[in-house]
Amino acid sequence: MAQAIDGLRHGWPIALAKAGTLLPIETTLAREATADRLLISAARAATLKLANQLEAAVPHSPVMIRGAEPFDLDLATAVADPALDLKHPLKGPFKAEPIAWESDAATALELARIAGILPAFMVAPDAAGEAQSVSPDDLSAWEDPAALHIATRAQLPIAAREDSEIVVFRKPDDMREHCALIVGRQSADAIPLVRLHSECLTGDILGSLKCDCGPQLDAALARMAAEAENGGYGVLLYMRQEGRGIGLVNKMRAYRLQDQGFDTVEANERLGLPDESRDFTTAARMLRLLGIGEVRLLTNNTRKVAALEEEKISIAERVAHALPANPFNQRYLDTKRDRAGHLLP
Ligand SMILES: Nc1nc2c(ncn2[C@@H]2O[C@H](COP(=O)(O)OP(=O)(O)OP(=O)(O)O)[C@@H](O)[C@H]2O)c(=O)[nH]1
Ligand SMILES: [Zn+2]
Repeated sequence: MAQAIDGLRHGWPIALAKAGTLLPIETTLAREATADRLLISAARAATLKLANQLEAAVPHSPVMIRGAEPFDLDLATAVADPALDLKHPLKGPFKAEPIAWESDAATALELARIAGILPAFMVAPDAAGEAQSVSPDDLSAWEDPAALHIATRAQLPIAAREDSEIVVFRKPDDMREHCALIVGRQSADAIPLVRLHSECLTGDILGSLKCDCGPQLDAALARMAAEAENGGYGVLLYMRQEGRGIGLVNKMRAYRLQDQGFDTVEANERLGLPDESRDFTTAARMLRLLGIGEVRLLTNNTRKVAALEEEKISIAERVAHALPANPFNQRYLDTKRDRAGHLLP
């Protein structure tokens, strides 16, 4: 799995038992490759008016398309990348074809998401180079949070609270290192105030006004420090799942689409990516490894509450975590409330 993910970022093909060789259109090094068929997502196919309604109902499910002529890389790229839609109207005609290897196809699209590239492949291209074999079972094994363990921990005085500690987690096959920040002294007598915070480079580090992540992070640490002041403690789980799991490059592609008028959910759909692809079972595993089974969860997102409960973490209380809007994130917050079920004013 690790090699397949890495390979896709490098532009190397993958091979699945029934699907055969699949070449990642965005990154491929085989610039001369051509193929009769492409594998894309239903949402992308719907944008190109190629998916039937049933397929389009699950936006990131796989769809295979065939053109009148074989696809070269220019044409395949125009199909794959919605950024080119305005300046590169597609030639066509293309038609959707049934896929006899649905689970391989879904695995390939999921691998593209994990690698942070566009979910689009040439199917059985004529020239591809050596492919990395991978299977749906490899993906399930890779996703299993049981392999996550504590790699190390250290005292980390932070501005909000000096007696804080950082715990860093690792999984053998995964380069992403999640961490937990324990604010104040952990004790069995208190139910901690816990925040699951997903990485947002633009909001957390650069002070982006397009989302609420930066202010939420600061406010969470301040609230945890106040807990610690009163004998309790807080735990911030910093999850390396940028852009709700689509990665920084694809999140910025989504931002470009948002500038064209699409909301945050529609933008992900146009890219052929799920609007929510985070894995909250990993967060539950981190809490367990810290010896925490009950939490007061700081969130507006009911999916986080449900996901932790599903993993048998008790939620003693959901603590609302809404922060003032600004002109740049108002629409994003409205969309979270109206389309993603967040409990926001
Ligand atoms: N794909 C995508 N991701 C975004 C966008 N804006 C912010 N994000 C990501 O959304 C995630 C927000 O994570 P959280 O604040 O932990 O969670 P939440 O679902 O907003 O729920 P709360 O706990 O109520 O804050 C981060 O990974 C951001 O990078 C966007 O427009 N598109
Ligand atoms: Zn953000």
